[in-house]
Amino acid sequence: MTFTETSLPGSFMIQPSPRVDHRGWFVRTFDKQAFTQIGHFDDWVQMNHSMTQQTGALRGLHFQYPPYAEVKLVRCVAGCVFDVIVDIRAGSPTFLQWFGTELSAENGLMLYIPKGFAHGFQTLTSNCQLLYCHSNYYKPECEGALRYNDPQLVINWPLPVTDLSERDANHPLLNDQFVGITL
Ligand SMILES: Cc1cn([C@H]2C[C@H](O)[C@@H](COP(=O)(O)OP(=O)(O)O[C@H]3O[C@@H](C)C(=O)[C@@H](O)[C@H]3O)O2)c(=O)[nH]c1=O
Repeated sequence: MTFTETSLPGSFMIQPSPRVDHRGWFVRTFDKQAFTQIGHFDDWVQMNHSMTQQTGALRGLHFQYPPYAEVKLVRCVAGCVFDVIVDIRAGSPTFLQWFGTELSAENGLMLYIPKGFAHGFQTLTSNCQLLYCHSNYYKPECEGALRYNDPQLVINWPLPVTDLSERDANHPLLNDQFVGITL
């Protein structure tokens, strides 16, 4: 697998290397030893899988506050999504900058999202499925979120938004009080 750091230090695009034969392919999507080269030493404690029906639907931008801040490894296993992360690490030189990339079942790319990032995605096809590994447990009391269309972020979502949860539509906008997460 090949690790490429994004414009937001600590986050990586990961291109697994499928072994192809007459039957199809086999691919390793996580290797504890290989991941140490990007500074990953946590264990995964949860795996989640979501399906999103409509093209243009959006989920995010979500994170958890310490002590439940978490690393996520995201992979699209059906369809294609525009996946976005936002750096919310207090004092980071790239604080509140975002990075986006297409993840699809076809390109097989994965995104490694360290602690201190918000994450969301917009579907570019119908019936998209995402698989996540998480380094921490789901703690609703520790959930935080940014508004997908926050004017301070100016995220270039590729499509008009066709579906959004009520919760995601109503996250508070950023203000001077938000100084990010101290890990
Ligand atoms: C995230 C999560 C949700 N749930 C429940 C809460 C709710 O009833 C239902 C759907 O939750 P949500 O609306 O938060 O699902 P969703 O909007 O898909 O949340 C996900 O969004 C993307 C962008 C992420 O980065 C993920 O980590 C996760 O936050 O599932 C869990 O039981 N465990 C979990 O880990």
